[in-house]
Amino acid sequence: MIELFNITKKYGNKTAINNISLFVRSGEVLGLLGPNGAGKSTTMRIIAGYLLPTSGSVKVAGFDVVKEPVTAKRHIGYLPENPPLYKDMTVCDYINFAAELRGLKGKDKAHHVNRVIEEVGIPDVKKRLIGHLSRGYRQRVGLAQALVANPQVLILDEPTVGLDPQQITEIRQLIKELSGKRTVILSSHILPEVSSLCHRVAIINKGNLIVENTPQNLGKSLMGHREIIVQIKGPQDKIRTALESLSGVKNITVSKVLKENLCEYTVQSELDKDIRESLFYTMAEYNFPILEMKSSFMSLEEIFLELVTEEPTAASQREAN
Ligand SMILES: Nc1ncnc2c1ncn2[C@@H]1O[C@H](COP(=O)(O)OP(=O)(O)OP(=O)(O)O)[C@@H](O)[C@H]1O
Repeated sequence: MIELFNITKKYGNKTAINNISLFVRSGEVLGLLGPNGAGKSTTMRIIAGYLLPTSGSVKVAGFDVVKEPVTAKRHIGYLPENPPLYKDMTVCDYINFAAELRGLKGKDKAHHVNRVIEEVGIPDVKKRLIGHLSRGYRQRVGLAQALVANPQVLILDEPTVGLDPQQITEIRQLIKELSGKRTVILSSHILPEVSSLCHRVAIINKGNLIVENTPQNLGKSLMGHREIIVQIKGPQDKIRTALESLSGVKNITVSKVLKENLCEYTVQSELDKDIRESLFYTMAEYNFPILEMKSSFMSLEEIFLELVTEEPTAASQREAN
């Protein structure tokens, strides 16, 4: 649904995005994660057709955003980081205006305006001036203008920036509801936001795409092994021997002693070996009850730090000392 082929964007001599290729399938939510200045907004603007790439091409719903901008943009709803809201207009007038800009007229326009007002939850404030609304409601109005022509693709640049915690929760919930029917790409520098909303994550840093995968797979591949945390009742030494007998197990540590004869074990195994079933049957054979078992992944925060934090150079260390 969204296809980026080798996109590079230069501002003068500065390369803001360097040869990025990305694919977002229909119905998928992709999170673009990166620190300030990574190139997130530039990427979003290029996909939305608001900025031309220096090289490379972008397709949305099969249409080239540079060569067929009008058709491509019919499929795109874009919420910029600072949506241009006219504070002296009422919500209703503004959304009607946004609908007209997208070529909607007459009954069709009225239908879409009413639909989107319901969809983003703003019927109660539709007669109010935008300037009198809270930031959370203004963001909903921004979403409404992006959605008024019922696009298949939604591009959201830092959709929760500047909102208070309550508003953040509400807007995230709204994005979840909206994303069910659409393909969404959203940018954020907030890790829990990306992991809670997105199927896949693309981490960019200094204009380069560092990695792209599901949050779970990113964790697995970076850890270099699988990890299971399991609470087992029984004598520690015998449990350890039983765990060691499982094929693929690389390392066992007792991570917590919960009671006498009840410990939590962290069991590392080879990346391609899922030992959960054999662990279960082995413990059942020995009569050691498993009280809890879960897979452990690297948190997105750990992944992010691992990928975007650079090793300090000798020069920067000397400077710090
Ligand atoms: N119009 C411009 N002219 C020159 N340089 C620019 C321009 N817009 C962005 N840049 C530079 O390009 C790089 C990427 O900027 P971009 O706004 O895409 O990053 P970002 O990841 O969205 O950051 P933030 O989270 O701070 O918005 C930055 O170094 C920025 O200073």
